[in-house]
Order: sequence, then structure tokens, then C-alpha cells
Amino acid sequence: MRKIDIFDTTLRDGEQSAGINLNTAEKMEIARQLERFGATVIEAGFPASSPGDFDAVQRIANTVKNSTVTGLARAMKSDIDTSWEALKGGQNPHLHVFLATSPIHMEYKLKKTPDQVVDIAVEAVKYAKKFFPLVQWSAEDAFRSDPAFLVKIINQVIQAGATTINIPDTVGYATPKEYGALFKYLKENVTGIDRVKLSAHCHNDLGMAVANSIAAIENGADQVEGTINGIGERAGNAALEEIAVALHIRKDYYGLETGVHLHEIKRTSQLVSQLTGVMIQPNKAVVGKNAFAHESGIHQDGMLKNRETYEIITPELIGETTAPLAMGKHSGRHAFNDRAITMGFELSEDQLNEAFNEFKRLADRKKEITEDDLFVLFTGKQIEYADADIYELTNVQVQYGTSNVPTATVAVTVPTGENVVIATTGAGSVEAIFNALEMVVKGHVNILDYRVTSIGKGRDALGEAIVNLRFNGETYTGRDISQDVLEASAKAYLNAINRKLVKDQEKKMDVVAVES
Ligand SMILES: CC(=O)SCCNC(=O)CCNC(=O)[C@H](O)C(C)(C)COP(=O)(O)OP(=O)(O)OC[C@H]1O[C@@H](n2cnc3c(N)ncnc32)[C@H](O)[C@@H]1OP(=O)(O)O
Ligand SMILES: CC(C)C(=O)C(=O)O
Ligand SMILES: [Mg+2]
Repeated sequence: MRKIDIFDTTLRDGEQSAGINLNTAEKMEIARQLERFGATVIEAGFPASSPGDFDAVQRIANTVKNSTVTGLARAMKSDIDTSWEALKGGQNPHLHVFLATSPIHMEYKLKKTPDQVVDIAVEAVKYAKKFFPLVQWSAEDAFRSDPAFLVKIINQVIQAGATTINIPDTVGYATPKEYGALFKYLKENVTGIDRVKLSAHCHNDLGMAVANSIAAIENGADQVEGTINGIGERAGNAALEEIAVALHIRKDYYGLETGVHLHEIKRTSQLVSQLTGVMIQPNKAVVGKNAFAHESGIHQDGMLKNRETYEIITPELIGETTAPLAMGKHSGRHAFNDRAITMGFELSEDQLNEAFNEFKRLADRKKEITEDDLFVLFTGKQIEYADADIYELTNVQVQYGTSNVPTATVAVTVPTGENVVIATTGAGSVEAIFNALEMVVKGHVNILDYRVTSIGKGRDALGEAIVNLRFNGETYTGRDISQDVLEASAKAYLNAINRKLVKDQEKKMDVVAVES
């Protein structure tokens, strides 16, 4: 069966989404999960864009064994040199070099003639090949480029040694028929196109990224690029979980396989959502929380008689467990640890102990512990900033009455280890908490977005808070889950601030490492 390679760019194009700011520990966690998910290639970042990206790409390349790890580079020696330093420890060093080919990008952005662009691309690929056995070259904004010019430049970059050619629809302008036709044209006109991997990279500005990717596959693409949950620049990238499930469910029609471990989809999607703070729309295909919900009577009747009347994808296929866990306040440590392992978590003994204590506290207050509850608990422990100096909420108290001014008192352990207690007012309970916390962190904080939702169903469901804020000029998203939404809100606020502290501390460590 023909195999389609899955190129995941959640950590590069996905991280380019407004408001996402992952630290190295979180990127490592996502990369490990992408490996379990079965991504053929993981684009771990853009090493030359910042020391933080460099560090994350290097660590991921040195850790991941079952997927190829790549990094993005502009068509310039310095970007390629930096990328080599980051990627050389990987299993099969792979570089992704790009250069725009559309008239508008060449003239206004690069300020180069088409001939100069051909030369720069060829030089970059030749230079990259001195280090990397695998070099992917992308014609940025390929879909809006002159097809004859694409043939000319691709002929030459293949001769220069490129092993993959990527044809991005950078601005999401294509329709499936047109995008498929471009792949067909290139297949028919580029010399040696069958010696390289041909790749599709679609953006979702017109909501057609997945359809366009499938059209490319139908017309000869060997690889599709995208992100988990479709996150990415502007309206995002093609959602890989949708492509993988579509090809699987319609194997009868396409006769293709991807190598994706479909039962890892739910977990991968949840992890990406949890760490990026980007919520999944309820009706999103495959991973939305309503994707398997059958609400109307006639549908429920059909489902009871034969599930296949209305269900083309089973929740089990993507690793969703619907049955409640036989776990609650009477469960013991062995069953709990066993559950962590079954769910794919690798936690240290200390992390497991802390998670178990939290689980017991939760089980005292909540009737039924769901897999979703455990997932957030384990993930939270796994990426805790063990060695970082951060803020920790020790107490929050709110006085609220319909005719009183709300007052919040927060107690926080600050990075120096001191415990600070501050009380202040606000127009509402949440504002009072945020005002008090702003006084604790001593910086200018601008709240850009704030959302509260529930994890699972029922009146005792956990509350999830997401806070997107600007702190001293940088944007961070924080998230927390608690049984009380005010506590979750306070912790989510501090989580966003802590992400900045962790990033700053990572940067300092990078500088020390470079100096020594
Ligand atoms: C379609 C995509 O997704 S492309 C990837 C987008 N990702 C990012 O931009 C990652 C975050 N970016 C950054 O951190 C910064 O932009 C950096 C570090 C990469 C570069 O920063 P700066 O050196 O300050 O340049 P700046 O971003 O302002 O401008 C980009 C420069 O690169 C040039 N450039 C853009 N693409 C390419 C390319 N593929 N190859 C060579 N040069 C390029 C531009 O023409 C411009 O050059 P100029 O300074 O001569 O006008
Ligand atoms: C860097 C390239 C592949 C890209 O992300 C795009 O063109 O959208
Ligand atoms: Mg892109």
C-alpha cells in the first residue's frame, strides 16, 4: 500500500500562532508525544530564530529516535550553520530550507529578481548538503508562483541535492482542484521529480487546508505537512489528525496508509491544547468534544439499533475512552501508577507521589475521576518547572456580595522564596484576584483573553481557566485546572507569568552555556 509521510510542524508553524509561547520542557513533551503519534518528520523549530528555539531543537533532535527531526532555515549560510549545530546529533539529520518564489514575495519582500532567487536557492541547498544527508527545499508561496518558474527552480534545486520538494500554499489561497492540478503539472514537468519526496503544506485561510492536502495526495504528493489541532499562523495549518483519520476511514477509496498510530490522536490533541492554551472548537472534526456526541432523538434511536447508522469514526479509534474509570477515593497507589503507565506517562517517583496526593484530594471532592481528569493531572506533573524559580499560589480568598465591592486576598510564594500576601478590590471577583496578583508580580500586566470552561460533565466537573496576557511587553498564555474556577483563574494567571520567568531563565542558561 502506498505510504504518505506525515510531517508535523506543530512546534514550528504551529508555534507561530498568535499567543502561543512554549518553553523547552513543553516542546520536549510535545515532541515525545508526536513520536508516539507516529509523525514521520517532526519540525522542532527554527534554530536561527532564537537561542530558545535552538536549544529546543537540539534537545529534541538528541532525544527523538523514531521520527526524523528537522528545523527550518532561511536560504543563508548562517541559518544553515546554526541549524547544523542544533540538528547534528539527530538520527538522520534533516534540514528544511525555504525561499519564496511568488512574484510579490520576490519583488517586495526579498527584493530579488527571479534569477537571483534561483541562484540563492541552489547555493543554499548545495551548502546544506555538505552537512545534511536530507534536505527539504520549500518554495514559499508556491501556489501563487508562476508554475513554469517553479519547474525551473525545482529542476535546479533537485540537481543541487534536495531530497524533498515542498509546494506550500502559504497564504491559504488555493482550492482543491487547483492545488491538485499544480502537483500534477509538477509531476509531469520537473526532471527527476520521482527521485525526491514531493510534499504539500497548506494553510487554512479559506477553510480548505485539509481538502487541499488530500487533493495534493491524489495528484502525487508523498508527504503532507500540518499541525495537531490545525494550529498555526493566522487561520492555521492543515490538521494532521483529520488527514490521518480521513485516509484511514476512506482506505477503501484512497488505498493509502500514513503510519500514524490513530489511538494516540486524542492524547496528542489534548496535550497540544493543554500546553498551548489553544482550545479545540467543540464541533471540530475528529477531536472536538462533540465529534462523537449524538444529540437528537432520531440519531440516538439509530445509534441504539446500530452504531453505524450515524457513526463513521469510533471514539476508540482515536484513543478516546468513554467508560468511567474504576478509580476513585478508594483506589491505591499501585492502580494509580499503573494507570499513568498505561496512559503513556513517564513520571519520576516524586512526580508520581505528588500526582497521587493530588488525585486523593480530588477524589475526596469529586464523585467520579475521568480519564480527562487524570490526563490533566499527569500532564501537569510531567512538565512542572522543577528547577525554576517561579510564583506559587498558596492561598486565594474572595469576599463577594451583590452589593459589596469584591475583595481578593492572595498569598503567593515568590521566586525568592518569600511568602507575600496582598489584598485588593476589583469590579468583580476575578478582576480583584488579577489586581492582587499584578501587585505581587510587580510588572505591567495586560489581560488579552480570559476563558473558563469545564472538563467533562456534571456539577462537580473540574474547571479550566485560560489566561492570555501581556507581561512586560511579551505575550504568554497560562492555564490551570481546579475544582474551583476562581482558584483555577488565579493559578492560570501565575502560570502565564511563570512561563515568562522560565523562558527568561532558559535564556540566561543559554548565554552562560555559550560563554563557557
Ligand atoms: C512562511 C513561514 O512560515 S516563514 C517562517 C516564519 N518564521 C519566523 O519568522 C520565525 C520568527 N522570526 C524571527 O525570529 C526573525 O524574523 C528572524 C530571527 C528569523 C530574522 O530576524 P531579522 O534578521 O531581524 O529579520 P526580519 O525578520 O526583520 O526580516 C527578515 C529578513 O530575512 C529575509 N528573508 C526572508 N525569508 C528568507 C529566506 N527564505 N531566505 C533568505 N532570506 C530571507 C527577508 O528578506 C529579510 O531580509 P532583509 O533584512 O534583508 O530585508
Ligand atoms: C516555511 C514554509 C514551508 C511555510 O511555513 C509556508 O510557506 O507556509
Ligand atoms: Mg506555513
